[in-house]
Amino acid sequence: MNLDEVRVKINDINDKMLDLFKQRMVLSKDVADAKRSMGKAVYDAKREREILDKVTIDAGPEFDIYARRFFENLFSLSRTYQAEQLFHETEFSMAIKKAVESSPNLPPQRGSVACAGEFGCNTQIACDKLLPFSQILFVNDFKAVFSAVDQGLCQFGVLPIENSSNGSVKEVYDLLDQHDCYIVRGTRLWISHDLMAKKGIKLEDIHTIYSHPQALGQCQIFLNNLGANVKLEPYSNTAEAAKMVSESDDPGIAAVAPPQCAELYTLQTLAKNIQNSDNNYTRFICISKKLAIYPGSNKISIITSASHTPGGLSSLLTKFSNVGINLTKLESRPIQGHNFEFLFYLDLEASLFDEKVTALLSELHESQEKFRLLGNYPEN
Ligand SMILES: C=C(O[C@@H]1C=C(C(=O)O)C=C[C@H]1O)C(=O)O
Repeated sequence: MNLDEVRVKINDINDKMLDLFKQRMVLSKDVADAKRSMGKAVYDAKREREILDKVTIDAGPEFDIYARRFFENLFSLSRTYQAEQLFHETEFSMAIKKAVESSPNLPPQRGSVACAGEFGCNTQIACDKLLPFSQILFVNDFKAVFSAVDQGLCQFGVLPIENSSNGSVKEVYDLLDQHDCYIVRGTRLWISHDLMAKKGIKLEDIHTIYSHPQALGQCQIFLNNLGANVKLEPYSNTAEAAKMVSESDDPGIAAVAPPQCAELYTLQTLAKNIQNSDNNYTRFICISKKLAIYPGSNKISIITSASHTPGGLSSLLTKFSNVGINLTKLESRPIQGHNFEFLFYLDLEASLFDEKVTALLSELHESQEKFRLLGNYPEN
């Protein structure tokens, strides 16, 4: 048989399979209706297992794995369709509806906000962009930001979550799981770093440079070129390092900090834009104790578990591709007290104003061992 002849046969099979697929989906809807009247869940693990075991044997050794995977994918599509058909008000969907209805049309511009750091740090710039008329409370670390929001000391908290060259801020991911807070806004900032010291000091006079480890990491090439005689010391925050340099009696120390810190702390800039790459962006999130979903919310963040079996993560991801949702982030963090078991953090390009998305997340909320909506928010 030549290529054209084989393709004619394949096309013929495709037509038959499509027809059978449609018939199967219609029956799947009938099953969904029956389940609705019986108050049963969509997923029936026993039934799926029976079919999988049967097709594995019937397919024979040459195709058994392929046949099994083929049916697993078919079940996933069938379940997505059933969940859509069965969609009904759940505790989860009602909480979403309530959040949408009670959120104002525009995100807030003012409020009290907790930020980790000191005046002039990048988080403050992010905060000014997100909430231009807010009152900022500077606290010591990320944990204190979550505590301030959790305990109602501040309405909001602004935190870095991911950098384009240094990756995820893992501590913030873990804190998101540990606290009952929601992401209500997001923004992206271009980050640049300058080297600054006391006035009248030259680059050759510097023996130690202080900054946050993320900033030292982002400027590694420039800093390493200064030679082995210059020590690099981690500090709690970039702006705090600049402040410390200005208050210190030691003239031979410098800080890597955002450009505005030179003026704020009466320092002089010894070198500008010393970051390894100009493609240096950080994503910041704004957290709140209350779930708020503003119109134009285009990003969803969730935490979920996947079954610890072959294909567990893949079947979770298939649920999103089944309804055409693009994933912009997948982060895994170890579950404390479990050996090599992970929680997955996902960012989705989607909105809970779309009923299909609410149906899918409601289904995940019911079917996954762990599921938490972190927020549906605008990011710009
Ligand atoms: C169709 C059903 O619902 C789900 C989908 C299945 C399928 O597509 O074959 C099987 C079991 C269920 O998880 C059913 O229960 O029969």
